[in-house]
Amino acid sequence: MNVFRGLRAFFWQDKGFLLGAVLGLAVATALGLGYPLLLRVLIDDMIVPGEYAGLTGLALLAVGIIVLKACSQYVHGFSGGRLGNRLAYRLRQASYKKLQELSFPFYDTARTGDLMSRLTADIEGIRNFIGFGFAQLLNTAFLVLFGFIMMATIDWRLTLMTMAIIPVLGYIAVKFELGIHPVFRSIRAAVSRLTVSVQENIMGVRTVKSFPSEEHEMKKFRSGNENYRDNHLNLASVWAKYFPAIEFIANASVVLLLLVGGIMVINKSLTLGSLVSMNGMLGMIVAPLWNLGFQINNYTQSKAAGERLLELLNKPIHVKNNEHAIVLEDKDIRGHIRFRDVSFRYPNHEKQPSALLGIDLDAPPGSVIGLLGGTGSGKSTIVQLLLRAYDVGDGSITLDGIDIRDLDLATLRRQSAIVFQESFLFSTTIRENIAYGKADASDEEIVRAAKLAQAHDFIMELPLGYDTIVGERGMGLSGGQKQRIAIARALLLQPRILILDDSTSALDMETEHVIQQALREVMKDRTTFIIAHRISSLRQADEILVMAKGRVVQRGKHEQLIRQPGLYRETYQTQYADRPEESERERPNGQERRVTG
Ligand SMILES: Nc1ncnc2c1ncn2[C@@H]1O[C@H](COP(=O)(O)OP(=O)(O)OP(=O)(O)O)[C@@H](O)[C@H]1O
Repeated sequence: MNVFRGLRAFFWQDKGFLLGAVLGLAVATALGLGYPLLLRVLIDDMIVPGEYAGLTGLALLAVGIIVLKACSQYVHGFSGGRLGNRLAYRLRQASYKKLQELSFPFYDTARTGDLMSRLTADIEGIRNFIGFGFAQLLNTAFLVLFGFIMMATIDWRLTLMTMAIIPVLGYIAVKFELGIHPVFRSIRAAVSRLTVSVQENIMGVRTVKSFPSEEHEMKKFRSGNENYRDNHLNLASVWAKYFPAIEFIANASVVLLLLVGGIMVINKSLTLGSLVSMNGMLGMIVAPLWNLGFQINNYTQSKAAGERLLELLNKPIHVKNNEHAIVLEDKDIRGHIRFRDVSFRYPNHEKQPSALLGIDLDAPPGSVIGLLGGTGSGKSTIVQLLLRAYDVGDGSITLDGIDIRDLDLATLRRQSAIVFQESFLFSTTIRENIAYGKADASDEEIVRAAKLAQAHDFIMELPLGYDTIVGERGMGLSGGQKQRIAIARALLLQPRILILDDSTSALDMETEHVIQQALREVMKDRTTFIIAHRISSLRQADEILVMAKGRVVQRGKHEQLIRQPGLYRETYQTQYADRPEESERERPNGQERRVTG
């Protein structure tokens, strides 16, 4: 029950509905037990003595019971429905909110399909049990209790004899619960693995088809599917043993009642009406006991679902505001970034070498910092730390002199806009995609940002212009077009700090150059970080950091760096190998020239 205690915050505020669901069912059950009593009166007091005077009254009483029972059932259904659905709504909201709060270390290892199944199937399992299953389980207990009391008032010895079977049924039910719980856990895990396979297959369909790996994917899916099937077969064999056992025992108690009760009626120590009435009551008690397995099944499923959901809801948030986080007005932020002796190792990757080691960097407002280096050298990590996707290991990062760990996260991130190499577009219009970080942006602002990002012209060529819906993950647009929309999205924010993480890689040099010219105007007095593999993207930077294995191995301006032996010059020479005249012109204090592709 710990799981349900953990979920209490989500349903306890609706305890009125919980009470309604439980009481409604309890009253309906108690009234249902009234029928056999009426039957007893009918047989013993009317049919046997031939006294039919009270028959109309009895019939009216039966109608009254039926009406009341129907009303109670309505209260149960209404309250259970309200309770379950309101609980499910709250759980969905809380889980989604948690997904917004969880930081990058969580998403580094999270699997989309698994999260999807927690937010859908698991919540459904909990809704079913807390809305209805719980009341039904309690109802079974009520039935046994009320039925026992009523039967005992008729003949307690016969009652004890027949009801002695109940503990045996309870024992089997508990054994069943213990056996079935791990099976359900495995089934849930298998469902989640299958969902992950399907989801990854759809997301990566281009890779799958172009390699062509359909057979391999089928093999992977088959093993997950087999695992799912085997778990269900396992479940079926637990069920198969349970049903005959429970049916045998339940029927044995009826046989015992008829045998002993029959003898008692013949001996006149029990009236016929009492035996019929007790038989009716026993039938009513035994019927839900057969279902006890289903109810326990419902309970275990929802317990397993609750465990998985609570696991998500209780996940630690690695990066969050500290208690006295400093909130700054946008206008008070200048955008002066400093890294002091920053080292960092990715969480959960303790065995890997540090991603960054002893990084120092000073980026005054308005400066452009370039980052160049081989793949995996730590460039993206620098900007991830700057946005506090992760907290630094050693050293510190400051914004306008304030350690970013002391800054309010929203203050920091609102003033920093990043464009990634892989641009993510939402399934909505281009207009909304550009205005993603600033929902109240005017059309003029959106168009201006798109023009600066060199996106306006191609957008106007689309059939619906800015109202064109870009499909899931922006399919239908080229990589360069998507990048330009992502750049426009960042520029619209007019951030103090702009980060371009290899975000012009899909553009031709001409377009890239035009965008950079535009950026220089927009980013005056703002701070820009440009990560690039192309020297042409960095030559205007105020300082270029050349990275290797998490360290800065060279730093300076383009003109200084091409004169020094080292990685930068090697990269430069490689990239301009087919244009010796370009590199020649660079060397002697010559005017810089843009290289167009
Ligand atoms: N989320 C992560 N979890 C664990 N390790 C990571 C993660 N992201 C990057 N790394 C590791 O950190 C190191 C630096 O990676 P980073 O992404 O900063 O390199 P990069 O210079 O930006 O590379 P690229 O040019 O290929 O984008 C690499 O060894 C990489 O494997």
